[in-house]
Amino acid sequence: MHPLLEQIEALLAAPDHRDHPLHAALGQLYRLHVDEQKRLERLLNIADGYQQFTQADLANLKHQYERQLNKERKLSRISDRYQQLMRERNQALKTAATHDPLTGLANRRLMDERLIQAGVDAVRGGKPFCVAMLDIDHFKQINDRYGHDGGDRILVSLANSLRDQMRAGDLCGRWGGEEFVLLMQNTSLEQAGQIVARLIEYLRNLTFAVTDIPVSITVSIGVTEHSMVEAPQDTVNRADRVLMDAKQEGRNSYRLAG
Ligand SMILES: Nc1nc2c(ncn2[C@@H]2O[C@H](COP(=O)(O)OP(=O)(O)OP(=O)(O)O)[C@@H](O)[C@H]2O)c(=O)[nH]1
Repeated sequence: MHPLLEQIEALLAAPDHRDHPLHAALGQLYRLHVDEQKRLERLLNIADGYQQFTQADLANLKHQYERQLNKERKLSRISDRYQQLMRERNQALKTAATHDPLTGLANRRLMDERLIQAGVDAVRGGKPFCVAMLDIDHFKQINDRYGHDGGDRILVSLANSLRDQMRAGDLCGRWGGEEFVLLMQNTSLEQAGQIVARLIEYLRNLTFAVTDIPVSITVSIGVTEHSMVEAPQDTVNRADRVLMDAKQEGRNSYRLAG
């Protein structure tokens, strides 16, 4: 106890001062002080308890917040991976819709689109383009001799050779079966003739590895130039007709249609 309070208590208890005019007032003041002191202590106790409670609450909230944050980070990582997967799926679907699965070349659908576009560009820019239809000679015999898988291997190797041999800007697609289409933009019939002549010569000297057997093939090609007044499909049909001529006239050669 504070010394002053001890002194006041002693004064209030002393019989000598009981009749003093300030005795009653001092007594009241003393009790008032003691009450206030107790009230203050109670309040301090409550405040301490509240502070402890708040700290515990805060720690709990922080823990919950971190858990939530971790969950969201995890979700965001999953969502990134999912989006990446969807992008890859979309790309794969797009490629599957426009490319031949065996050779990876443009398929007929994409070639049709490119031919239509080439027709529009030719009319707009006044630049000619040529179409060549290429067909492997006696491919049925190759399949019969080396099996369907062997035939497939030759189709893939031929597609790679065509890709390598064509100029940048030319487009090569698989039209179906053992038939390929070449789109040569800004190219006259004369230039196209030179290109396919070189190609036939190149393929004639090439051997394809089917298992461990080197196999040679020959091809026949029909080439024609697009005319401004026709639809690209008519150009393709004409190239196909002269391809048939090349086949009938002995194969392993090309024919031009003006
Ligand atoms: N391995 C394989 N063979 C195919 C594929 N598509 C078509 N063929 C085969 O290609 C052959 C084409 O035969 P034909 O149309 O008679 O023509 P060809 O034997 O090449 O004879 P010409 O064209 O007259 O020189 C058939 O035996 C088809 O089965 C393919 O994706 N893979």
